[in-house]
Amino acid sequence: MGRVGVLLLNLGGPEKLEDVRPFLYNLFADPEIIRLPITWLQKPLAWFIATTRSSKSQENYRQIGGGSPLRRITEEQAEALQTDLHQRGQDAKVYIGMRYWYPFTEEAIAAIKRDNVEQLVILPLYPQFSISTSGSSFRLLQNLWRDYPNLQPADHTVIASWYKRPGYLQAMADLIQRELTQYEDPDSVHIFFSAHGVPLSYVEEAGDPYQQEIEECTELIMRTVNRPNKYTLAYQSRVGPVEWLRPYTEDAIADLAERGIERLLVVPISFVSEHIETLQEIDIEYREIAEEAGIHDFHRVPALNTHPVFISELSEIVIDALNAPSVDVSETLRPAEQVKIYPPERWEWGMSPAAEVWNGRLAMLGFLALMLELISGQGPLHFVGLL
Ligand SMILES: C=CC1=C(C)c2cc3[nH]c(cc4nc(cc5[nH]c(cc1n2)c(C)c5CCC(=O)O)C(CCC(=O)O)=C4C)c(C)c3C=C
Ligand SMILES: [Fe+2]
Repeated sequence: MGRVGVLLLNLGGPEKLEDVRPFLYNLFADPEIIRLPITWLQKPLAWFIATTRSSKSQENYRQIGGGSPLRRITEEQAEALQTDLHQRGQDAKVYIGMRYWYPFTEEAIAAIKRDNVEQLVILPLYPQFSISTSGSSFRLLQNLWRDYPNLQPADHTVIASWYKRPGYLQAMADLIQRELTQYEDPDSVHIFFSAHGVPLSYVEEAGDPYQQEIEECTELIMRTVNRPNKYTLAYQSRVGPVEWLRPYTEDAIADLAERGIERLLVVPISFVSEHIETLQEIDIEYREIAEEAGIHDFHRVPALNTHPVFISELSEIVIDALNAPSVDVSETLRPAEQVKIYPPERWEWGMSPAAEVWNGRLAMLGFLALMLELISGQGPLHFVGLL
C-alpha cells in the first residue's frame, strides 16, 4: 500500500480583522452559497456584499478577540487525529483544506501531491451534509482534479456525512451530560439544539439532505443522552432577505420564554469547533435575547474540539474508509445533482418558483446597475437627469 493521507475539509475563518473582507468575498463568490445565472456577475456581487457586510462582521470578530479560532482548533484536531491513527498502527499524514481561508484546499492538494500520497481519505469536519458546506468543498475538489488531473491521488474515498457514528453521538451526549450535572435539578433544563441554517430553497428545491440529517442527528443524540429532558431544534445565523429553515433560533428562544421555560442549555450541532457563531452569536447575541425574554439561566455546551471520544471516532471513520471500496468525489455529488436543480432554469407562468427566482434576478440586476451608476457617476439615470 502506498502513502496514506487524510484530508480534513473545513470552512476557514479570518485570523485578523483585516482578513474579514477578503474572507467574506471568497465566501460569497462561491456559487454553492449564492448561485447567479450570469456567471460574470458573481464576483462583482461578492465584492459588493463583502464590502457592505464587513464592518458588522468585523465588529463580531472583534468581540471574540479579533479573529476566528478555527485554524488553531482544526490544526489541533488534525494533530490529535494523526497521533491517534499512529497509535492504532495506521501510518497516515493528516492535511487541512479550508474552503474560504488559509490553509486553502488548493494548498493541501499541492502538499498531498508533493508527498506522493496514493490513498486519500476525504473527511469533511461537518457531521451533516449540506450543499453549502461539504458539497461546496467536494465541488472544488472535483473542479481542481478535472483541470489538473495529475494532482489526483491514485485512490481516494469521500465521506459524505458521519452524524450517525456512535463515537460522535457518545461525545456529544457526554458534553450534554456534563453540563446537566452542574444543575441542582437537571431534569428541569430545556435542551436547545441550535443548528446552522440554510435557505429553505436548498432543501425544498435543490434537494439538500441537510434538514433531514440535522433532525435525525438531534434525535440520535437525545436517545444517546437517555434522559427525560424536553428539547427543541432551531436554526441560527440567517443571512440575507430570503426564507431560511425554521424555526429561527431567536424566535424559538422567545417562544420558550413565553411558555415559562427558565433554564436553557444550548447545544450547537452543525459544527465541531468553537467559532464565531458559538462564541459571538450564541454566547453574546442569543444570551441577550434570552435574558431580555426572562430566561436568566442560559448555558451552552462547548464544541467537541479535541474531545478524545470524538477524535477516536474520526480515526475509526478513516480506518473503515481505507478498508472499504473507494468512493469518488463525483459519486458523492451525484445524489444532489439528480434532484431538481435550483434555481429552476425553465420559465413557468404564474406564482411559480421560477417567477420568484427570475423576479429576484431582475431586481438584483437593477440594483447592481444602480450601484455601478452611483459609483461611476454615469448611466441612464444620469442621462435622463434623475441622478
Ligand atoms: C450566506 C449563506 C450562508 C450559508 C448557506 C451558510 C451555511 C453554513 N455555514 C456553516 C458554518 C459556518 N459559517 C461561518 C461563517 C459564515 N457563514 C456565512 C454565510 C452562510 N453560511 C457568513 C456570511 C459567514 C461569516 C461570518 C459572518 O459574517 O456572520 C462560520 C464561521 C467561521 C469563523 O470565522 O469562525 C462557520 C463555521 C454551516 C455549518 C452551514 C450550513 C450547514
Ligand atoms: Fe456559514
